[in-house]
Amino acid sequence: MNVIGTVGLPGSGKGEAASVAEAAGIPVVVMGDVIRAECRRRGLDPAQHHGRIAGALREEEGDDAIAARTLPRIREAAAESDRGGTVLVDGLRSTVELERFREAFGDDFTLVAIRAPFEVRAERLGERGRDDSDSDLEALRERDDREIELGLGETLERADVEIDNTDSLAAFRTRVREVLGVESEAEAKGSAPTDAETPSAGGDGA
Ligand SMILES: Nc1ncnc2c1ncn2[C@@H]1O[C@H](COP(=O)(O)OP(=O)(O)OP(=O)(O)O)[C@@H](O)[C@H]1O
Repeated sequence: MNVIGTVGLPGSGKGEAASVAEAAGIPVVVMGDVIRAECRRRGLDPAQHHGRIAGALREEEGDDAIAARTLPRIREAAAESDRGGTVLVDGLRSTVELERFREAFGDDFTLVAIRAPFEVRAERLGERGRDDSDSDLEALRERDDREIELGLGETLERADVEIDNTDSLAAFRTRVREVLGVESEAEAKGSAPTDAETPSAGGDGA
């Protein structure tokens, strides 16, 4: 088993790293999915209640609740992984979670910190779909502060591997593949979609 966890501030590139893994056939386990599943179990809309339910789980089951609930998903994914049991875990937030994974997987767990400066992240998140840049900056600052307060800053400090995502997306993807142990771009791409059997629009013949 080879479990690779990612940690990074909002907009640092965790989602992009997960896409690179998926494209290479490495299963991705998103820790937030555990919270979304619990929202649904309680009959709540994850879009509205995600934060509250994450807090409730930690209170009811301990600070490592989300990591603990993610463990079986990681083991299942590793068993199904064609890539030598490699799995990417997206979204560690605290040192308690890190310790839970280290305890469960020992040396088979690697924590990867993804870093990009505030201004770069703000710009990228802005490009992801918002318009009002001043309130965006303020909102990002608040998100950063909240995450750091919950322990993300310390978790970043304790990573085994650093990835700097200040440069181009191509450079970042190459570095992620390196860390994942995926060699070439062609290999990472897997099967490209084909449009072999596109149904005819019925316009031929006149
Ligand atoms: N090196 C890069 N160059 C240009 N754009 C990038 C680069 N890295 C990431 N991006 C883009 O920046 C945005 C934020 O990246 P991504 O969604 O991967 O961050 P994240 O860490 O998952 O953020 P969040 O925690 O907010 O979900 C995305 O639109 C992504 O495509």
